[in-house]
Amino acid sequence: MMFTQQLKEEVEPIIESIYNDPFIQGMVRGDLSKEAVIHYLKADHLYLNEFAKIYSLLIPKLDDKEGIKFLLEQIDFVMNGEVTAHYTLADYAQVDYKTIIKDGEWYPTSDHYIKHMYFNAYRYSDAAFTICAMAPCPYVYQQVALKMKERHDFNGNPFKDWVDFYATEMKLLMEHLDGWVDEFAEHASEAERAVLTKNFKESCIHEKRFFNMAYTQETWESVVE
Ligand SMILES: Cc1ncc(CN)c(N)n1
Repeated sequence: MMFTQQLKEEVEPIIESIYNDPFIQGMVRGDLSKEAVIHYLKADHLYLNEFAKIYSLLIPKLDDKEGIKFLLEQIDFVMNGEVTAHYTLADYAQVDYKTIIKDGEWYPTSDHYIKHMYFNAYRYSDAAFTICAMAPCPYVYQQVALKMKERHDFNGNPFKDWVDFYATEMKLLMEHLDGWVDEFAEHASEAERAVLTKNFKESCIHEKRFFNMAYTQETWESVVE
């Protein structure tokens, strides 16, 4: 079995639990609180900006021209393409998107997640370590969206476009990310493979916490209350 396939099987229970968490279930019912959506957008706008910058840190770690070109396209996609999914959420919240993101915020959970990725980008010279920390970003959303679509009819649901976007748009990216990780894993030591696994799993857990952060309206003050 390919290394990334093994990783994906190991995190399946985490993804199922994200699907069952209140943020996603609120989307399934179409009654997620507008406050949760706004909180999510404030954090996610900043998260995606940093995510794009982390792609740029991978460029010096790659040798193949095609790979570098793909990363540059992904920077554009994160900065300009994924905003489509954000607009769907802002429309639901009935607040102007630019107004929401004007005061974006780093909450404890989103702050921790992004620093997990930066740490790996600066700590390890091979891109695979950072990619394992980044891959749950597209992978978790793709899998959650596929579960949503398989289990429910989204016609008439205000989140339909969000679900369709993540169910379809992550495929090519996952193929590239899996390819890089599998290639490195083939000749990696046991200790290195353990770090790759840990990074991937931790980011899946960060994804779960990110949705819950928005649902519970987390702030720096609320975590010490
Ligand atoms: C936190 C987070 N994780 C994943 C995605 C989907 N790229 C996102 N927009 N935000």
